[in-house]
Amino acid sequence: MTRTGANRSLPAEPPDVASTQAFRRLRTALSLSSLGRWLSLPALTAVAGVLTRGDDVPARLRAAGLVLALMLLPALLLAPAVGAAASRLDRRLALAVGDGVRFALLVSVPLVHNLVWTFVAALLVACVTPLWEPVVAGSAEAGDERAPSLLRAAYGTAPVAAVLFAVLALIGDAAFGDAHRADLAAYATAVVFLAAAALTATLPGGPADAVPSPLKLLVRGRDAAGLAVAGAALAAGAVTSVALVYANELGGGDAGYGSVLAGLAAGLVAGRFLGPRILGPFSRRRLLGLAAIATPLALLVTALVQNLVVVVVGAAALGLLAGIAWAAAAGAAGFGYARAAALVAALVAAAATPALAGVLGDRRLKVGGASYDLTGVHAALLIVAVVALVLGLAAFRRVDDRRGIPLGADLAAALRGEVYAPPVPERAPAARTERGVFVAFEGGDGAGKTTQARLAAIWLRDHGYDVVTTHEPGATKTGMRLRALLLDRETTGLSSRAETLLYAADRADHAANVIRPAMARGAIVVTDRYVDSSLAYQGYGRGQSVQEIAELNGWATGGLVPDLTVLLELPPDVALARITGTPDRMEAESADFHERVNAGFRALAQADPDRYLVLDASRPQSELSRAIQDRIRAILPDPVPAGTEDVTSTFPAITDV
Ligand SMILES: Nc1ncnc2c1ncn2[C@@H]1O[C@H](COP(=O)(O)OP(=O)(O)OP(=O)(O)O)[C@@H](O)[C@H]1O
Ligand SMILES: Cc1cn([C@H]2C[C@H](O)[C@@H](COP(=O)(O)O)O2)c(=O)[nH]c1=O
Repeated sequence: MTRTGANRSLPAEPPDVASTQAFRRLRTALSLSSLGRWLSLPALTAVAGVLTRGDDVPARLRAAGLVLALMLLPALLLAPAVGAAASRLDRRLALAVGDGVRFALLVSVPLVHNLVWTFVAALLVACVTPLWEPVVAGSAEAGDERAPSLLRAAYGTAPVAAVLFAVLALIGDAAFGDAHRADLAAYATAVVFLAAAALTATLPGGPADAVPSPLKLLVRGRDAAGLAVAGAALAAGAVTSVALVYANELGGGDAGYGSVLAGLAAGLVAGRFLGPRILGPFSRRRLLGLAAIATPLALLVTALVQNLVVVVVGAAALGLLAGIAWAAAAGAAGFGYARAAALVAALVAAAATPALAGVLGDRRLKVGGASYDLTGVHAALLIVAVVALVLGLAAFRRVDDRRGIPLGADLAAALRGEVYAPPVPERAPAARTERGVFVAFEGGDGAGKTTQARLAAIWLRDHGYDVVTTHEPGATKTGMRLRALLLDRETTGLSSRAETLLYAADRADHAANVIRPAMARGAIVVTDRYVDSSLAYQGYGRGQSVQEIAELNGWATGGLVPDLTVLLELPPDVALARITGTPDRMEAESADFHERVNAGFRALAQADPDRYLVLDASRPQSELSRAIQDRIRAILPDPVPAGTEDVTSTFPAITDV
């Protein structure tokens, strides 16, 4: 993922008092500038609405849609050019001048009172937005700890702006009459930009940063998460583009338009910042797919029920779901990528929905005895909802990483704060002909398996046993090649089924060439991972059928099941923090994935308690070794009581039986 210079420069400052104060000033300046940015959309749309108030509905729709499209366009197409031009300037100067120019533009719009100038001003106002991009998107991409605070400043102001606009529209209508009812909102927006410029001028200087091209991010990122967020953004963009005319048709006036935007923006912000937290451990990708399907359904309600209150509530629900989709997509595929996909879709919606509404026109439908007025706006929203629904359904199939796991049970478990683990299939071990003992160590990455497997082997060898230590994947020549393939991060796009088969192929080779021969001669085999890793990672983690993976591996190993499986349990964040070096392909999986893997191991252990020794892997290594030794001792063919060992300091070797 592209990281801009700002990602590194701004957040990396030491958290001393001076930089904390500078950061607060920057955040306040960003809040003001964002407030102006969000306020300028309804303000300029409302001016365009006033200037086209004598025209027919299609012309009014086109004007409102064009303002929205012009305000989205620069962020998508002109961002790198604006960034490059600004990089020759000082950052403080570029931002302060930018907001100063926006002040002048917003003052000029009511004074000039001309539709074409309103469009030009909308485009120029939006051209300044990319200057703030490295501060907001850059911090989010870099995972900077201050990013949530900056994101809240940038997007949390959207509902405030919409409510403020609704109030200004009410006052403007009462005080200035029909021809100038939108002027007050434009002047108020200008004042906000002036305040932002004044505050920005006090920020520390420094070189302005490059702005990554959203289109490049989109092409490079290519992930089904983009499709999901695009469907949701299409629905949100469609409502926004027709909201002014729609609210006026429903008798709400400009204040009604402000209320629809306030509902939408409040929902978006709530969904973006709170949504994923509500369902805690629920898979983010599954959540993304669900939100992508539910958002167009909210649009359907908004389009069908012709009542302003329902439209405001519908817009809020739509915003909430779209916000959840955005947050989940940003988590899955990166902030810049999700934002670029949303921008493209919103731009398409802004251009297409008003045009479609104009072409379709109003008609009266007769269903039985009842009649229903289907305006062009309703028909266009319905068509967009259907298109977005198709995108959502297609995206769900691709992003869902819990396929085969029932949705209801998965949701119910998430509401209880748990990860749903499907029931473990019965596995009857095949009759064994080998004489040795087979011990497996299992657990998440970094839990301490290798360490404990090694200590157990040393202890057993110290006592005279023939011990073979081994591991998966990669214990054989072929296995080493498979391991390289499986864990290399360059291995992209590997399907889950292929992954399962490759691990099973490694295991078949491992069982046939290492484990079984060693056991045939009576050795104790200690393996670092075995079948349960596939059940946990590919089954519970990837969401494939645990039953089918158990059957596949039963076939691959000839039904060879360990005599004892030691499960080392540790929360993934703690376990992964123990690992040094670059994470491999599996370690680099999401936190959700590792949570599901851990839940899977737990479910496997609960289903077969006699075979498992489950240990809290946060305990000291020596304590864990002792507990493991006690349990291994009990399954050795000729066990002796621990007390005997303590007295004699010796341990009998296994002899041929
Ligand atoms: N009980 C423990 N407490 C603290 N640190 C531990 C403990 N056991 C192992 N470690 C440390 O954690 C790191 C990971 O341990 P280890 O390699 O044994 O884990 P692992 O489960 O085999 O990891 P992987 O799945 O990546 O192979 C090592 O640096 C090790 O020294
Ligand atoms: C056997 C097996 C392993 N995995 C995963 C688990 C780990 O992330 C890696 C192996 O790395 P390690 O450092 O050797 O522990 O592969 C899996 O997904 N499925 C399996 O069957």
